[in-house]
Amino acid sequence: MPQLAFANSFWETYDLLEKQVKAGVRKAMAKFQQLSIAELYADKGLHLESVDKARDPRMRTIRITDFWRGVVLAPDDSSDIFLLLNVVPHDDAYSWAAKRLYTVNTATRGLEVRNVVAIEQLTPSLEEVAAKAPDLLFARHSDTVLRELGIDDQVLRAARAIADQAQLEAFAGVLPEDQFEVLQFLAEGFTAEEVYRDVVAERLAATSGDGTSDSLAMAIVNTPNRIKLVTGPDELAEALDKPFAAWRVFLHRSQRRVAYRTSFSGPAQVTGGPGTGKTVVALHRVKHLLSRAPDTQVLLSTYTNALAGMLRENLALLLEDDEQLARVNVTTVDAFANRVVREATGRAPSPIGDADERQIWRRLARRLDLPWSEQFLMQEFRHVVLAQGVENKAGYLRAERRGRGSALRPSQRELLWQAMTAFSTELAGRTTHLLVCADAAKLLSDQKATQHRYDHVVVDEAQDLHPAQWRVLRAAVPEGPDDLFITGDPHQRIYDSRVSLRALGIPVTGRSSRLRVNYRSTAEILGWSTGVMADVQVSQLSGDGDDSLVGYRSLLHGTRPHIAGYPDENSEIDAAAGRIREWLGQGVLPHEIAVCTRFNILLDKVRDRLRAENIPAVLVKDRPAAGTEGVRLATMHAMKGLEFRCVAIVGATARAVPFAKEVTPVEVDPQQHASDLLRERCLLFVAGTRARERLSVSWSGAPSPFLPD
Ligand SMILES: Nc1ncnc2c1ncn2[C@@H]1O[C@H](COP(=O)(O)OP(=O)(O)OP(=O)(O)O)[C@@H](O)[C@H]1O
Repeated sequence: MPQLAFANSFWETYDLLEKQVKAGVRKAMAKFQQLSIAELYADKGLHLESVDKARDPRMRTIRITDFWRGVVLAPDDSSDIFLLLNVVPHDDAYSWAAKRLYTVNTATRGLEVRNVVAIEQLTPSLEEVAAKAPDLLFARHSDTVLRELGIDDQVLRAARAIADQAQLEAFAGVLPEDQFEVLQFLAEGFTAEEVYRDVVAERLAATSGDGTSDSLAMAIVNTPNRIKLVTGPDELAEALDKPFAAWRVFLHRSQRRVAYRTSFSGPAQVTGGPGTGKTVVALHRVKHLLSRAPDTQVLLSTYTNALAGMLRENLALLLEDDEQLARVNVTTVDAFANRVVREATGRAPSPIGDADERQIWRRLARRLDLPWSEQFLMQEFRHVVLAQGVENKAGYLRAERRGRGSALRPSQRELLWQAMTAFSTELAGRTTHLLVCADAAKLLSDQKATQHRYDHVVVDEAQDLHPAQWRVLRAAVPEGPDDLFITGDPHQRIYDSRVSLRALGIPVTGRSSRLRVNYRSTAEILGWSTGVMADVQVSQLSGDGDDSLVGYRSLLHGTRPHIAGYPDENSEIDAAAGRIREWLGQGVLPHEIAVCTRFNILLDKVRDRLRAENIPAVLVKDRPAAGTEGVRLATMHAMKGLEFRCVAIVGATARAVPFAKEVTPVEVDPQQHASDLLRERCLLFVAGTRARERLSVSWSGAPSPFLPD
């Protein structure tokens, strides 16, 4: 009996196929598990036939329905694995198949595909331009070095004609995958040795053959990051039935390397720009940790309830059974802390929100006639008192005020401490989320809440956690190997938290890795979004210097973001509604579109406008179920962690981003001023990077100074 494998090119479109076509795929695939190779070729219903003028002689098509055909790579050696490459409308199937050539990479031994016709067309015209170009992109690497990295003759000729990164990007989706990745890394300035170590050696480590066999089957087995081999009817049924997303199977090697590393000797950290699959890695790490022992308990934390809900759904898809799922607590840190305190004390804390807290500080400033604003007092409480767990006056008088740019005399500190104690009195039995965290951390450390201790803690969206929240997580797991696994992106810090993991007893040095490939957005959307963050410095979570987006890239291409200013708000909302109509007209579903603003007021106006046009719209903060029809409306803060095919950022004006009220005046505290401005900039970055295919950014009047040129 032959075996069956599926390439990622198939999974990318499988979910979008209509039911009846999917049923056809299932029926056709079942035959590959029931018939011998000779019977397959003879089967009338399957109609397995070769492709006229195919560049790859192994290319075949099969009948899926009257209008759809599957494209299959059939073994022409003695091996027996058939590889399903794509399911395409009848008329397109032959041209799709004819242009593509599958080869085995000489260095990584993985199976790669190229659009051989496109390379032949692109290369000569580039060579003409290259003859006159002053510099060529790969001039400093010899042919020998490039060949050692797996570059073959055809790709070498193309590479020698490439003058800059834009020309290289034109080959995305055209050049063989591993070779293209090698060239991208080299183009970004990585040395040949680094590329060999991070790309070739990593890939080789995942191969199982001894390198002596060149069979198609061996190449398929050696390409686990792009090809899924299905071994039996049950596995086939499950793969085709469960709503499939590529992230469940095809981890990039940089993702797999950390997610499935047997063990880390202590806390480990994964960083990376938006859309690089940090959440995906966190989920796979949970799977790995659960599979190590039958009774392992894992705490998986994220920032908002909405994100916790999404993590739970995705984990259910990834894990093998409900028993595993029951061993994971997916929650936010605040909800976890609340539960710890509730169960240990028998009383449920009900924390006040930021607005109420601010009001208390305002009252105190007036009552005690303090020379500081409510904002300053609240920040001093959060960034010094709560951040360092200061409990008494002596502690406050000697506390370091790192990150606070206003020096305080001892007498001023005395006065401030009075305000801090008055704050507790003003709370009058009420509390704040961070105070609940401080209580929970203490209960956990004092062994008074042992039922809330876990074997492992996995933290997603780590960049926005406050030190008091980190203490809860630190105390929820005993120190040791694989205690904490942390994913986050300092460039997406949109709340006012600053941490040094090292200072919190969570050292990640030597156990940090970075993801660089963005799976979500097109290169055009990334280009615009990273422009927002150009030339700004962002500190790492670990407390060890600055984070960087070097090497961050997307393999996808699409249209450029639509960026436009309007004379007034009404005409801007008109234009946004027009853009949404255009996207809907192109077949995008309402829930695949998001509109995002800095403030709720403008969001409401957009909602009214859409509803007046009979376009359904729902607020993300109302947590609509995944299938609810309606364009999603969210503030920039509420967009954290989400993604949509199309995103319209409306109201990117100079008055809204940055929002002056949220920015400490420079004369009050220059460091806080800079950090507030950075946070506002990050908000725009987060908003832009939620878009997968289309991004539109608009404003009325003066544009935000953070918009890239
Ligand atoms: N190996 C993969 N193969 C296919 N798709 C992937 C892979 N890894 C991630 N993705 C997809 O890329 C998108 C972004 O992934 P994810 O949300 O994990 O990124 P992230 O780094 O956590 O993003 P952000 O920081 O912006 O929230 C998701 O749609 C995810 O399914």
